[in-house]
Amino acid sequence: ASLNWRYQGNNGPDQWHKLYPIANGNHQSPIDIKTKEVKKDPALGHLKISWNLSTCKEIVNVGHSFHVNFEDKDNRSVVTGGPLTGNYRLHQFHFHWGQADDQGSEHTVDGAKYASELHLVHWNSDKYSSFAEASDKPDGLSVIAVFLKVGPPNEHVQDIVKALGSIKTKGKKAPFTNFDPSTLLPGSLDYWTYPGSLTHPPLFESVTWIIYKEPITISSEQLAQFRSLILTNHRLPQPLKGRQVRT
Ligand SMILES: NS(=O)(=O)/N=C1/NCCO1
Ligand SMILES: [Zn+2]
Repeated sequence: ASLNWRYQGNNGPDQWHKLYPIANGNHQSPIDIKTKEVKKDPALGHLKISWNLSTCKEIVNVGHSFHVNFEDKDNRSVVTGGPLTGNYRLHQFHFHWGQADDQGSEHTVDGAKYASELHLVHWNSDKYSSFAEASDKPDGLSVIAVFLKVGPPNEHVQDIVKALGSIKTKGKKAPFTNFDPSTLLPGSLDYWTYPGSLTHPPLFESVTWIIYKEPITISSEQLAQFRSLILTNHRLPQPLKGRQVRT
């Protein structure tokens, strides 16, 4: 059911627990990453990313955000390694942003907010047969997050911004093909990882978060184009409840 939760006003984040009690759970996301408390784990290897641009399919206005959806009927676009066991298949990516450039990311670093945050959503295709089946399992999902700071226009984000004109209203979709999401990754592949949740309803605690330390850039004008679709769509940091962030 497309239950009516929102980011502002009456059904905003502080009310989500009424329909989704897990909102007050012990593994909620996002979190504030306190870098002094992060634990170095030598067992954590590099992430192995092999995304195939042939799997990029369409861009959709989902009301509270826009998604770039990927064909995920085979293992053409997968991530493995790092904290992950087995293959996780790329399902979609989307962004979060705020109503002004001084906020908008979901995760924060020592209390600092970035202007936006990219989420590349993957599901465990070794154990489950679809995103939907994997979405509420503890080892079901992995989301790769990249921070965006305000700076020069990002030529790859511009390809996405140009497509927003054709999905101005909720439910609208348009073809969006041959986009390579690896153009949105930073130079350094250092990351933080911790066990968490989806950051909006249904808020399932099924996500292995992998957050790159180095941000990429986005311009103020490109952010304004995001806002022309949806004003703001970021949840504030949630209690860590004893979880360990590793690097
Ligand atoms: N912001 S998030 O945690 O990636 N949330 C979702 N929900 C569906 C897919 O990703
Ligand atoms: Zn997200």
